[in-house]
Amino acid sequence: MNVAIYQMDIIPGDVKANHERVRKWMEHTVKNSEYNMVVLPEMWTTAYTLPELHEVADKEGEPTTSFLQEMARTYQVHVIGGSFANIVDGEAFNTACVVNKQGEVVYQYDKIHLVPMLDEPTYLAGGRKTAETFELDGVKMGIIICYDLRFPELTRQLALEGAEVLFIVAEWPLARRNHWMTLQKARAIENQMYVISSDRCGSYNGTTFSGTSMIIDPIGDVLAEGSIEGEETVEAQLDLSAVERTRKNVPVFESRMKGLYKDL
Ligand SMILES: NC(=O)CCC(=O)C(=O)O
Repeated sequence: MNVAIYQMDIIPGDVKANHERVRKWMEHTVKNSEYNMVVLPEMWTTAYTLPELHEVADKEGEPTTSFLQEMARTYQVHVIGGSFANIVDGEAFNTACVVNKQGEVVYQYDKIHLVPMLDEPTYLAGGRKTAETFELDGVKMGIIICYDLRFPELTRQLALEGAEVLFIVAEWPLARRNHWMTLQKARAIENQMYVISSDRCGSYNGTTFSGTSMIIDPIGDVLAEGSIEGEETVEAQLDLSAVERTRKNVPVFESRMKGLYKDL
């Protein structure tokens, strides 16, 4: 499985212009490549233009869902479509969307942990359903959004449901880059799964973001890592047999003491 992450900068509040940036990247980087899967960051259509979201965001998933479907079909890749601001019944959600290479939406998830440090709870509604696994090419995977990374129980739940790959889409501030990198490695190691993250780069409204999109294998080794500054493609090839091998060598899931944990 060959993965390419688009560590992109985002034009604030301009959905059309950001679609065009992604289209250009697909045309230059993904067309005629060996990639099976591409990954975009969090809120990549608007950035955190929170006070304007009701004017600029998608309505009922459009136009971004159709755009992602077009990209998947045209370039014959699975698209982990990051997340985008999405108004449904008057409420704005931070919605992740996964489209397979046939152009079918296989999974959607509204971010459940809204981040107080970026003022999300003032402007967005939290998702009302927990994250679930989805399948691409017969492999179970999960996706979480940025601040969700701080809640290990969410990723553990996905791993217990069989996820072998975790995607994290983010706009993670540079000020907490140490947390970003350490928590991703922890999630990979404790759940013995691949972790693939796409974080935006650049700055908006006084916040500079971390970049540092990562691909980490199930023993916690970093296979690829983006820089802090600047747009780039971060890529790696995944050997999915490493998940089973790792879980056999260090049988964490068999050693769990299910009856001895409190339901916190
Ligand atoms: N976009 C986010 O959820 C940012 C999360 C963050 O800043 C943090 O967890 O720290």
